[in-house]
Amino acid sequence: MYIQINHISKAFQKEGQNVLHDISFGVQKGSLTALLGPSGSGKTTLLRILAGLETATAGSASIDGQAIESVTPQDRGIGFVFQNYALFRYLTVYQNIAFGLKTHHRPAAEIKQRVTDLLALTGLSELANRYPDQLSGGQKQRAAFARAIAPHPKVLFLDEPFAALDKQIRQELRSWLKQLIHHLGITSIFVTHDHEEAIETADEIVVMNQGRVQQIGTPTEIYNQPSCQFVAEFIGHASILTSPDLNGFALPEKPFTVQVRPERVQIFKKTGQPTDTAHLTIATVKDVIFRGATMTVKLDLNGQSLLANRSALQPGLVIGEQVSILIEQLVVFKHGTGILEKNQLPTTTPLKSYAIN
Ligand SMILES: Nc1ncnc2c1ncn2[C@@H]1O[C@H](COP(=O)(O)OP(=O)(O)OP(=O)(O)O)[C@@H](O)[C@H]1O
Repeated sequence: MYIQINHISKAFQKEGQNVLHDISFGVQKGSLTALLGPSGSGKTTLLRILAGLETATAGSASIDGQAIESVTPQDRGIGFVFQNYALFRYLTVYQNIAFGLKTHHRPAAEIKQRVTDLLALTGLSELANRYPDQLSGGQKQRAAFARAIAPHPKVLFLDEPFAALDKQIRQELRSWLKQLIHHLGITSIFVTHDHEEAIETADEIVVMNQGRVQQIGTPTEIYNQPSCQFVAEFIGHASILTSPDLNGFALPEKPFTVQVRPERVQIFKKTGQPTDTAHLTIATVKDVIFRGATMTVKLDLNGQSLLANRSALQPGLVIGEQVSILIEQLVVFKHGTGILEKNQLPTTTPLKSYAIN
């Protein structure tokens, strides 16, 4: 692994409580990894330890085979991008990007070429002579990115890089950054508390809570197969139900918990539709929220709330109406671990044939 973290723990004061507990994982060369977790889960502390800005109480880490403590911070080859841009206010975009190269005493011609290339790569050529105050948030963040990668760092660390931007710019910048990082092949770790951001951007996600790693996996794995209840509740929109009676599944003995994604719930109006009681469950419509192309339907299932997505093109639902629901799949939690279960529909009854109303 290009970045390897072995059993890192951290307490800020002597005999103080650990804010990181025995963290171990690896990051592959050229990949983009998200450290995802709620506020206070230890993401920034871990990133600062890797950058040499903080020391671990126990454990070790290496970048490209070199133990981080064996190299001085300025020789580690780390680029950093922060949430608040941290551009130098009294330097132009050009001078900001050139800054790291100058401190590395690179020849003037090389600096000029590199900055010109990076201005083009980040779409800032026209703005080279502007000062940070004369840029939009997205432009500032692109300049910060160019400045961080200018000295050819081995790794790039980004701490909440999109947090100060509004939603649309954030989304644009995410896919821009993802493409650019893959194009450049620079191994990167970014910190975020936004699950959508991690899912859309990262190759691999490390989910953290209270200083511990909860799950490591690709966005698809983390989304579809949460390994513990914390991940099930933290990642994406889902309903968490306690010991529900659901047809179509071999559920364990009560008590247990299930996580159901709203896109895995199909709703059938009962009129004219024979109810398959082996695989469908009865529920009551509590609310219908119009969201444009889709609707979010809040269902009551024996006193528990279940969310379902429904296309706005499907027949409307009335509040209080009884419906049949088909849950295609869910994750069952018993004794702390999660298991993905599919509805036991006979293979001769493809899901599509249910999806007609
Ligand atoms: N210098 C410090 N001294 C003492 N405690 C600290 C220090 N820095 C961080 N902490 C504590 O360590 C824990 C983890 O903080 P950290 O900033 O790493 O979390 P985070 O997941 O990055 O949170 P956020 O998303 O809010 O930035 C918190 O409880 C925080 O109060």
